[in-house]
Amino acid sequence: MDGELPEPLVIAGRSFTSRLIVGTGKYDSYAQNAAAAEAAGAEIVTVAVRRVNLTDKSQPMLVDYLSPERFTFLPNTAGCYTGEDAVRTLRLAREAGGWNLVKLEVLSDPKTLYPDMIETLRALDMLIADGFEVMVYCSDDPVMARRAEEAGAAAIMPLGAPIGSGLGIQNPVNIRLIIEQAKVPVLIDAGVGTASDAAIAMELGCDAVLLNTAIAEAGDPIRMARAMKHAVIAGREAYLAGRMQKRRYADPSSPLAGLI
Ligand SMILES: CC(=O)[C@@H](O)[C@H](O)COP(=O)(O)O
Repeated sequence: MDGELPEPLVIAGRSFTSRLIVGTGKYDSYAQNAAAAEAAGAEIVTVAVRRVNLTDKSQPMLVDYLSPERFTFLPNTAGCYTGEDAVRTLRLAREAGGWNLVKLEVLSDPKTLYPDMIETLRALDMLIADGFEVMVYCSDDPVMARRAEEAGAAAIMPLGAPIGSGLGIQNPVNIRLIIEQAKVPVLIDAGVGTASDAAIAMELGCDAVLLNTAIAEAGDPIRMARAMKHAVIAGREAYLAGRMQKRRYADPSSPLAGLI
């Protein structure tokens, strides 16, 4: 069972085997990006439609390296700071590629790239009314996550830490609260720095992990992509297996009962 999990990840009625979504930014080349996405075993790749070349055939194009037949493209609104901007960007993406399943992120400021949840929820309403299926990048606030779900989000994606920070999961207590209440998939999106962060997200009960920088900026991106794939699988398996109870004191590994 290499790279395969027993039960699929279902988002907006679509089934996926892999629980790791990877990005398409910050790589040295599209070729390296494609090799990393393969090594990660990813089936979904996020695409910053404002930054990635999807239409200019005179320049290298993402689709020449990452085939839309092999990967589900998840257009995102990276770089958008207002609801209107985000909605416009995703409408253009839908016109260009027919993509209806999208990632909404509306940012508050360039220093933190923290989600502006008021603008996010406003944009979400507009997108749902327009027939989009929306995966929502959100703060790790259970109230905001619930609002996004109530508004019709197809998945809730709280940040583990600021985008590109690699700080790991900063607020596991809130992430667990978000998971407990959610009826749609919960994905950690942003802030993963290394494989153990991805495993922790999955052990908390997240349905999947979305990351970019940890692979793209690793010394060896392909090897890190492989590590992330295994970490997500290991974390999911550990979550499903059920963690042992922690004890304050030692408990011998070889039981003493029946000893002569
Ligand atoms: C790729 C993408 O959608 C990013 O906006 C995402 O939030 C990833 O963040 P990291 O680069 O911190 O993994």
